[in-house]
Order: sequence, then structure tokens, then C-alpha cells
Amino acid sequence: MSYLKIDRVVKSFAGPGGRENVVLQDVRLNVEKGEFVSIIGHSGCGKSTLLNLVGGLMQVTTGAIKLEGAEVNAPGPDRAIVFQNHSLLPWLTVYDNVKLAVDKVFGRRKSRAEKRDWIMENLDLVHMTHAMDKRPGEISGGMKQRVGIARALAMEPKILLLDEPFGALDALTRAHLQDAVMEIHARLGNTMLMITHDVDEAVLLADRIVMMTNGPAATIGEVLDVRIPRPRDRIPLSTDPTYVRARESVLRFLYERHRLVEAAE
Ligand SMILES: Nc1ncnc2c1ncn2[C@@H]1O[C@H](COP(=O)(O)OP(=O)(O)OP(=O)(O)O)[C@@H](O)[C@H]1O
Repeated sequence: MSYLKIDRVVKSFAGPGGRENVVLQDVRLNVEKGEFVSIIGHSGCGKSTLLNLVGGLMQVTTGAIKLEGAEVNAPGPDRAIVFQNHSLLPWLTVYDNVKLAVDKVFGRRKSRAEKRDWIMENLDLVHMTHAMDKRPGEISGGMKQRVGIARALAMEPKILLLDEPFGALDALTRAHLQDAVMEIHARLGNTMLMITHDVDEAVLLADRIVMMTNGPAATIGEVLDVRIPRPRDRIPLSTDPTYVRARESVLRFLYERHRLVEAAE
């Protein structure tokens, strides 16, 4: 049994005139515990829809999603989502933003002192303890995403769902955050499912890259195993033959075999 099993999932929405708009068609994917899987595909193909289904924010039309054997059909703390926009509460400090999630998830299962230590431990993982008393308006975009990641990790989810978490950041900040996520993955061995538009990001971070065909009725076109040992360092990797080949095959998938959306635009 796979840790996360996406089994023959179809998702459709009611379109204009009562027509059914099939966004995802027969999506099948198994993710193992500790795996880092990236999902890449052209805009509008249904990546966020797939992640939202796993997050339980919407329901499958047919098929099933199971996490450790249990069917997913509602949101839950076992699946934390990090969005492109940080979604921190502006009136709370960095510490209190994380505390909110910790209180909700652990309630009385942890003492006050244990919760405090746990919040600090998670802020430390993303190197944000120095800003614990600041409010979101007082820190940079990259720092806000770090706090969002700390908040998600602090929920101790079974799987971390990342929906283009670095999409709004500049290239340098993005690189720092990618390194932070790789460091966390190495330390904690979390299972991660991440949407990205960035081919280099997908190859650098993922164990497998799931490439989606264009919509409507998008599905998984190919899955690429990224056989690059960890820890991964972006500078030597840029000329590493395995990295270059992986990058090329994703680019060929997106811009040769599945360029339909682009051509139609
Ligand atoms: N709640 C909804 N109701 C109706 N249609 C929806 C809904 N959510 C998504 N869609 C449609 O599903 C399709 C896929 O959208 P989705 O946001 O999943 O794509 P995406 O691959 O994540 O796009 P992007 O890369 O631009 O973020 C789009 O045509 C969108 O209009």
C-alpha cells in the first residue's frame, strides 16, 4: 500500500449552460513516505485542483485519494498546505502565527512549555527565531514564506502540500528558500508534494517529477525519476550530466510534446 494513493481521480466542474467541464481525467499517482514529488505543467492544466483535492479543500468527482489507507474528503491537519501567498494573519506576530496552528493541532496534548519549545524548534528550522516578535508587515516576502512553512511543519502533517510556494519571490530569495526546504527534507524526511512552474526548481528538489498534460481533461503524461544523490548543490549540479538530462526531458515534455496551450494563446 502506498503512503499517498491518488487512484483514478476525475474532477469536473459545472460549466456554462450546465455543461460538465472535466479538468482532471484519470489521474493516478502513488507517493511513498519521505518522497519529494514535484508537479509541473502548463498554466490552467489542473495542478492546483489536484493539490486541493489532496488537501481535501474540494472533493473528487470520481476515484479516490487515500493517505495511509484513509480516504481523504475533507481538510485536516495531517495535510498542511503552503500557498504562494503567505496567508499569515497580519495582526499576529511571527510566533503567534505559528502558535495558532500549534494550539489548534495539539490542544492539551502538549503543555504550554512543550508548545513553546515546539514553536521555537519549527521557527529555528526555517531560520526565523530572530524575527519571532515581528508582524508579517515588518518582514520580507521570503521571510513570510519561511514562517508559512514553519507553521505548516509545526502541525506535524503526514504530507506537506506546497502550491508554488516560491512563485512570488525574486530569484535569489527563491534559491535560499529552495535550500531551506531541501535542508528540512533532509532533516525530517517529510513527504512533500510541490507544484512548480520552474523546471530547475523541480529537478533540484524532487525525487520524481510528475508532468501533466494540458487541459481540459488533463492527466499525468510522464513521471521522471530524478536520480541525483542528496545533498544537492545547485552550482556543481548545473553542469552535472544527470541534472542536464533531467532538465532537458522536462523541457521537451513541456515545450515540444505538450505545447498546445501555449500555441493556442
Ligand atoms: N472552483 C472551480 N470552479 C470551476 N472551475 C474551476 C475551479 N477551480 C479550478 N477550475 C478550473 O480548473 C482548471 C484548472 O485550474 P487550476 O488552478 O487547477 O490550474 P493550474 O494548473 O494550477 O493553473 P496555474 O498554473 O495557472 O495556477 C481551470 O480551467 C480552472 O478554471
